[in-house]
Amino acid sequence: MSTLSIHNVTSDYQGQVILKQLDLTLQQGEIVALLGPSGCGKTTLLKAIAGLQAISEGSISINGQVLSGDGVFVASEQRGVGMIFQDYALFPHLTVADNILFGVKGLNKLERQTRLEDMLELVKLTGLGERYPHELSGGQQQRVSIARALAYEPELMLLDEPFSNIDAQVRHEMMLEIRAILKQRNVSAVFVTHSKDEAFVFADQLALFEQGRIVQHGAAETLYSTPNSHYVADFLGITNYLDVTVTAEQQVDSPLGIIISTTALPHTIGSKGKLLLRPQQILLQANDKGDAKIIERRFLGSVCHYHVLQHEVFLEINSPMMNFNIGQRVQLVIPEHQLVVFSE
Ligand SMILES: Nc1ncnc2c1ncn2[C@@H]1O[C@H](COP(=O)(O)OP(=O)(O)OP(=O)(O)O)[C@@H](O)[C@H]1O
Repeated sequence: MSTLSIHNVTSDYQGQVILKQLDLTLQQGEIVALLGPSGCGKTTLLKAIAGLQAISEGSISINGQVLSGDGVFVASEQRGVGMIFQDYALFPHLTVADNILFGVKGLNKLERQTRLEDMLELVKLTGLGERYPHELSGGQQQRVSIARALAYEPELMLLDEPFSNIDAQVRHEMMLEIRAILKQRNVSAVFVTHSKDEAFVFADQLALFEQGRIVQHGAAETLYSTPNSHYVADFLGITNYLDVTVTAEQQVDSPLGIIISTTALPHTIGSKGKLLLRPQQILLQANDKGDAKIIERRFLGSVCHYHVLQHEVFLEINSPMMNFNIGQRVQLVIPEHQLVVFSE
């Protein structure tokens, strides 16, 4: 049974429709990132799941039990969801221990102590239970907020941009740590972010939003390599588009010559479209008589990012080969892969 099921959910603020007929399911232990630009409705959906925002159509269920919709509205505190926000929201006048145990009910003294020690160990803060929030680093405070959210054993964890206030250097490590904690406990999670890089690191699945709708949902690799629109393609990374004509079931003709697809194209022969090429899908070969020329070069550490011009076609290419110089002539090669062509 799926943990979270969102079916045909619509929600509005004073008559302005914000979420439009959303569908989303999340399996036990799975982490989904709600990804999209500012104002597209990510936080509104998170609040609707938490019971902090009403829905006007559809339903939200956890483990088959309807929480919102069909005339039902279960109060936020009875939904079994944990929440972690950007600003940690710790109580400054309570110790770490009291913060963590704040929402835990129905345990005796010994059980509470055991729960606390488990949580402190899980978030690697053993021995710091008597400190106050101001005596901890930002990263440690965020870990207290995670321990607090996990302490009452939620079915589902909701995270709203929890890493935005964390220093870039520790952010990556912290994302992996929290992901490992959720996976270890088999807790499902919904994670709001506007950063594709955070979504790639933290989530199993992406749900990409555009103006209150989920336009594509699936594994990060699937959305990156086979996006269903320009919008999804552009949001997830640098894109090049070539004008092409489909000349066979697995072949297109382009300004760079014939390009072969490893899978059948869903287009009629003779139709025109735009071929999507990611910067690493174009290979550079040194060739004094090549048709293309390097016009810009940026060193990025593990790869070089080149701007290349072939006749009138401008391309952005990432290559592990660092030794091409501005002005140098090169040959472009596009190895066979699953081609994505958007119809015109
Ligand atoms: N309390 C509110 N009253 C009226 N409109 C609101 C309210 N909260 C949000 N909105 C509007 O709803 C839309 C979606 O907001 P939401 O916060 O869900 O977006 P978001 O994708 O999470 O954006 P961000 O990444 O900036 O947090 C926006 O147009 C916003 O102005």
